[in-house]
Amino acid sequence: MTQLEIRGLAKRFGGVQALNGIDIAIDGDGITGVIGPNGSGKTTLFNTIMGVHKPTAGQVIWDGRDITGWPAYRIAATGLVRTYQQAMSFPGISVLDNVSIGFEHGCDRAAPRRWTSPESLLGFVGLDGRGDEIAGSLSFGNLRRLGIAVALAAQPRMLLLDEPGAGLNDHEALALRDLILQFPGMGMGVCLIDHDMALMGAVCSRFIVLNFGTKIADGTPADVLQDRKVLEVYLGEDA
Ligand SMILES: Nc1ncnc2c1ncn2[C@@H]1O[C@H](COP(=O)(O)OP(=O)(O)OP(=O)(O)O)[C@@H](O)[C@H]1O
Repeated sequence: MTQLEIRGLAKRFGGVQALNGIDIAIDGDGITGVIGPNGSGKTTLFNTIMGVHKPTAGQVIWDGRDITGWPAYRIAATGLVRTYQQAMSFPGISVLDNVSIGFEHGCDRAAPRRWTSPESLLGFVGLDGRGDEIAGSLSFGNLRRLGIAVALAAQPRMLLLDEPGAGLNDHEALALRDLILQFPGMGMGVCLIDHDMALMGAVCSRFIVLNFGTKIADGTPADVLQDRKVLEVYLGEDA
């Protein structure tokens, strides 16, 4: 069932048309990948859905409600939550406190709790025993895990992941893959952006391709990766 619907979404920054009338319907139980070359509008799509940018035109419908332009904290409280390319934790406080803040204050109160405590959530993302460490002292890979834990603390029903695999080593990328694959079974739809096509191919059942702010393909990974327009964008016109 469609849970998140984007209708004619457009965003212009001065002379740059970053999104050009995008229509997307996303079910609440799958993993959808958004791909496209640098600057094609992927992050702007997430930012405009989540109220970081006001759209120039169009609507964002979540669970049947028009949430266009709502602030991110208000959207998160309804169960639609995102992560950022840069880990957005509070670096000066402990790992546990970072997660506890979301656990106590940022969550969808109507949603069933998947974790009984912040500690059990840290264990789930692979940060067992690291709760007392200062967030800013974590390695890059563990900071990424913390970013996901903070998002999960809000008990999302849909998670938007912005380049969760960027900068991870092979071992960390595999752990991330295994983590993401668990989300649909926990009642969480996932929409993710990443340039790591091994990760995307392993987790996504659907690819949406953007180019210059326009959706140029939408379908199964196998179909999309054979699409002529997609091949042209990635490999050039001779493809
Ligand atoms: N805050 C902003 N102000 C002005 N222009 C912006 C802003 N954010 C994005 N843009 C422009 O909008 C276009 C789309 O950028 P966006 O970051 O959404 O692309 P992307 O597909 O996420 O790229 P990447 O894969 O490199 O992260 C680019 O031309 C970018 O320069």
